[in-house]
Amino acid sequence: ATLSYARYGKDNVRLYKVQRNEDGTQDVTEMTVCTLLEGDITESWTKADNSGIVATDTQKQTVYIMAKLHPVNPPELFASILGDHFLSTYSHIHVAHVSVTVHRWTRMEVDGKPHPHSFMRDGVETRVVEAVARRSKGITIRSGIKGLLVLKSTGSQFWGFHRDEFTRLPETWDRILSTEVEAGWNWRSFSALDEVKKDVAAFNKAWSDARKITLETFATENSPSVQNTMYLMSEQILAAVPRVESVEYSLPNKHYFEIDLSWYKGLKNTGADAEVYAPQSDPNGLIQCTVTRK
Ligand SMILES: O=c1[nH]c(=O)c2nn[nH]c2[nH]1
Repeated sequence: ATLSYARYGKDNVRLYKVQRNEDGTQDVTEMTVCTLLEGDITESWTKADNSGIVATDTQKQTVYIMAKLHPVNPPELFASILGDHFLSTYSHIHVAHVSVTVHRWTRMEVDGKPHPHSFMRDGVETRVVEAVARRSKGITIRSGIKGLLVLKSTGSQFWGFHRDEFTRLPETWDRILSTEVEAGWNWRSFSALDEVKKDVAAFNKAWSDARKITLETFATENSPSVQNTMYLMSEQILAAVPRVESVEYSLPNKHYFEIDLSWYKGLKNTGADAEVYAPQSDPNGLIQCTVTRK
């Protein structure tokens, strides 16, 4: 038998880091990290030879040490530092996959002023990064947003789609649109950690641009379909971030069904009279795309 795929590491390594600033304010970062290594370690699978294994616990300890010794923000930099560390420390490791999920701690406002050290979890939305460091091949980075729940009560249409004997869905020029945004953008690969450090300012700008573009396009577009709206978002992100080579979206269409209440004294609650709807947990539409530069 042949080992055709082999990588191992520690998943769900959670860490929190506080930054105590000169002006008395404090900043916090909470993230979940996964490291997965590849290299000349197939004999730990095939021959029970553990001599080449950098234990997953060692990988976990390394994450904590690197978080103490280096910046954890932007997450793209921290993930690249970790990936670079594993390759430069272990000559028999040739690929390091590092994913980082940053959880939201948004600074509280108290009496109209940002509070120096109090934060709130305003949503399950996360900022995500996947970095892959390959020996003498540089570092590829994919950044993204996950779990950003949005809804609009109108300004969404869906008509003109193919109809045949299997089609029941009525056309609509006014519907609820709700989705949970999963967006990603792939950076042109970095030759080494130094190049990531040089471009470090681009990462936070890209994330805030992508988030703003997503929210504002979702809100302002009178969407003819999920497909078209996500394409418009992607085009704008490519225009805003020169170093990004492609943008990906995966958007579930979380349906809200009208409820016919006419059985109750002829109560009108469908079409233009619809006010009470049944949110559907499943099934959901799922619309995905990757958009690259011309
Ligand atoms: O925006 C939409 N795209 C679709 O492909 C689809 N199919 N059913 N409803 C839909 N809404």
